[in-house]
Amino acid sequence: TSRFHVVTKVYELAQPFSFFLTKVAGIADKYNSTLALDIKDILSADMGNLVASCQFNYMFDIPWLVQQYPKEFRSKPLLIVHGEQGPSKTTLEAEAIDYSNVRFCQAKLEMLFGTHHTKMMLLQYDTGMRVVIHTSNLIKQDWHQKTQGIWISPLFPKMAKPSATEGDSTTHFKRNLLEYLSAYKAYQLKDWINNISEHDMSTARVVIIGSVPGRHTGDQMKSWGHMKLKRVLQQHGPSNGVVKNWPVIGQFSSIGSMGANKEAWLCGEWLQSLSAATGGTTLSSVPLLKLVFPTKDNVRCSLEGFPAGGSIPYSINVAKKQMFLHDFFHQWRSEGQGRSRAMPHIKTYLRPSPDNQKTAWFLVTSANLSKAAWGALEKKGTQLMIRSYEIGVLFLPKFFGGKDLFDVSSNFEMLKSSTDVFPLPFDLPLTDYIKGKDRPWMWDIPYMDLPDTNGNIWCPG
Ligand SMILES: O=C(O)c1cnc2c(C(=O)O)cccc2c1O
Repeated sequence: TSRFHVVTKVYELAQPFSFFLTKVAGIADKYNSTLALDIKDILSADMGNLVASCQFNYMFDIPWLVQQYPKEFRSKPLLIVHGEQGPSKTTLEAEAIDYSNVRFCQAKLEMLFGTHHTKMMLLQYDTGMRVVIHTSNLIKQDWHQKTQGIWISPLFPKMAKPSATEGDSTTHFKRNLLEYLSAYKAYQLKDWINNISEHDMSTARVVIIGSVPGRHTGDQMKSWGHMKLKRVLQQHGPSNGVVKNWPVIGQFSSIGSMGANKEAWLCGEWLQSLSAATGGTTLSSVPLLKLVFPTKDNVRCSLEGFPAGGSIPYSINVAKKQMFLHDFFHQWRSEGQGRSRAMPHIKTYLRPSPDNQKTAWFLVTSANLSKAAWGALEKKGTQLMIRSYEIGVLFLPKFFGGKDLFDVSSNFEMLKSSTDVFPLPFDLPLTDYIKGKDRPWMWDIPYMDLPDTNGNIWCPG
């Protein structure tokens, strides 16, 4: 067992945040070293001697997934938590016909247009368990040439006696994880819920920000979505005096319908939560909002070419109703991490300093820019309506050595040499869209004027 202790140490040494990007095929090796992981690294025996696992996700290729486990783990119990219904559920279950160790749990989706976006691994070893929260579907292409994010927990040891309240961290990680899993009300998750209560998760330093479908009222309203993030930032975030002139950055790979103007939800509701701080926010200063979303040419010139856009499902029918949104957009650029051509499927949100050297917090999550994911207030702000399952982890300086701010950089050389600089997935300052030239990527219109990396054009439909 000394072997994986060493490896665990290496991961934790790489950086205290345990925040990694996925390896990208076709870029220089140096960009795929200690700060990047492949799914095989996560499932490796170096991380622990697997006994059972549970995979929450949106898209699955079961035969491919089983192959990503070391062969000695491929017949261990594997529970798949998905949101498929009817025929697509039957198809998914048929994929596992040859794997008697694979079981399924269908997450209930009672809100129209809701999806099961959550991407999480529960990994039970003989000596404890790990939780992995990430942004990749369980299909080969999501781990090949995209920019994706991964948080890996420390190894959580088993406790002498089970307890749902003991063995928690200052960030209430265990309680929040149990609340999230209980919200499924799924009998197939009972054993995993019991399992988690048997583990000591006091070393977890991130805060869980989850979404579950429903119309949440009372205390529940602040347990999910943007209202959870708001409450956490008000309690444990930066002081308003420090951040009041700092921008909020949102970076995502899909966009929902925002309504008629920015006041409807984006700035009137969502930004109010993301700009929350301790010491109350002065109403007058609506903070600067900057959004990162790939241009058509970012996609065209990417490693995958136009097909990368198959995972960036922004529809022209949604885009044309919200041209106001595109004024906030900036290009995808990640020169420091060698990933300018690895299109983002990662979703991240942060509050960087104007000089781009610091951030007050950082969130990596499955949640795109949509009301379905983050929630929309209803009934004069007395209930939060959420359609989808989402989960993410929030990094707050307070829980990483009691600091006020994180130093940040996307520069690989800088990150390699210093352990407590937060590794950004993209470059700051952001890169504007070129006026009169750049358009946001939209996946359901043709592009036939210029060839992509592979010499192809794009003709959807
Ligand atoms: O990772 C995800 O949760 C996710 C969800 N949805 C889609 C869609 C769609 O919803 O049509 C199209 C293409 C890719 C994705 C995707 O990657």
